[in-house]
Amino acid sequence: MAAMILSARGLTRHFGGLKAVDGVDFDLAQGEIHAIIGPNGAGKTTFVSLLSGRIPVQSGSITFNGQDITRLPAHARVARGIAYTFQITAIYARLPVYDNVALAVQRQGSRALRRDTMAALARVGLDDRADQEAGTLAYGHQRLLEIAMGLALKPRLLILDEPTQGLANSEIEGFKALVRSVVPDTTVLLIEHNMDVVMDLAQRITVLNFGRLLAQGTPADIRANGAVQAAYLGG
Ligand SMILES: Nc1ncnc2c1ncn2[C@@H]1O[C@H](COP(=O)(O)OP(=O)(O)OP(=O)(O)O)[C@@H](O)[C@H]1O
Repeated sequence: MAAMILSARGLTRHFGGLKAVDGVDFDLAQGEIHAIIGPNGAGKTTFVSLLSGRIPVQSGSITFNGQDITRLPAHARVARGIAYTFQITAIYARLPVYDNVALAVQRQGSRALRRDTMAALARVGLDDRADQEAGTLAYGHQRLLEIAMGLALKPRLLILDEPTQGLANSEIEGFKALVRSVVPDTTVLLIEHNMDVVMDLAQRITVLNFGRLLAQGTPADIRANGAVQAAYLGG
C-alpha cells in the first residue's frame, strides 16, 4: 500500500451523550481520492472537523505527514498543508471573486499574485467571473470558489464537505475532472452524498454510521457490502 499521509486512531468526539464520532481508526493514502459517506447524522462533518482542527479531539490521535497534529489548532494544520472547505461557505461575500482567491494566494507566499490567482480561478472555471462580487455567485459557484481558495494554498491534503451540492449536472463533470487533476500531488478527502460522484471518483470509500466505522474499501467492495446496504435502506 502507498505511504499514509494521514492516520487517525481511536478518534472520538461526543456531544453530551451523543457519540458523534466514536473511536474511529482511519488511514489516508498519499495521493488517493477518498470519499466519506454515511446516512444523515452519521458523524461525517464532525469527523473531518476533527481532522482539520475546527473541533478539538476528545480522545484519540491524528498523525499527518509523520507528525502528531492531534492538539494543533486549525491554522497550524493549514500551515502544514491541510486545506478544507465546509458546507457553510467561508468566502468574503462583499469582495470580488478575484480578491477572495488572491488573499489565499498571498498567504501561500506567491511572488506572481495575478498569474497564480487567475490560474487558481481557471482551474475551477471561474476565471471569467473574477470581477463579480463573490456573494452574488450561485451557491454551487461559491463552493467552487472555496475550492479555488483551498487549492491556492497548494495543500498536501484537500478536504471537501459536500462539494457538489448546488452544482448542475453539467458542472459536476467539470468538478470530477478538477479533483482528478489535483491528485496525486494533493490527496483529496471528500464527504459526498451524490453516489454517482462517489462511485466514479473515489478510489477508496469509508462508511460511517452512528459515529462508528461501518465499512471501508473500494467502490466495488462498498457496493457489495450488506451492512452498508442495510444502513442506507434502514435509514
Ligand atoms: N456542535 C454540536 N453540538 C451538538 N451536537 C452536534 C454538534 N455537531 C454535530 N452534532 C450532532 O452530531 C451528530 C453527527 O453530526 P454530523 O454533522 O457530524 O453528521 P453528518 O454525517 O455530517 O450529517 P449530514 O450528512 O446530515 O451532514 C448529529 O447527531 C448532530 O446533530
